[in-house]
Amino acid sequence: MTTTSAEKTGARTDEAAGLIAGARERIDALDDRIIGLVQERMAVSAVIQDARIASGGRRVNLSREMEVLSRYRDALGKPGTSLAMTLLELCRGRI
Ligand SMILES: O=C(O)C(=O)C[C@]1(C(=O)O)C=C[C@@H](O)C=C1
Repeated sequence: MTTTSAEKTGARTDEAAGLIAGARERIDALDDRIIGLVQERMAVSAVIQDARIASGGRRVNLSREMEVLSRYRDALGKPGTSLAMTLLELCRGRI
């Protein structure tokens, strides 16, 4: 097995190194899609916030944020809540 494969993947066999390299390509592709979806979410969220502010309302709507947090917690457990909080911060800034 080449030193480079071992260093890059942490694997101890060529078979494992090949599997890891392939799976990492899939993860990179998934991460690209996730980042794209987050950016799309930010744009849609901005449309909502701008409309609410233009109508005289506030940027933040806490009852809706509770629904978003619950959805992520129900699907992903406690770390889902943290993920949703990070998404909300990306979408409406810090409060
Ligand atoms: O759904 C809304 O009313 C939004 O403004 C979108 C959004 C979100 O990104 O999910 C952003 C800010 C609000 O505090 C609540 C939710």
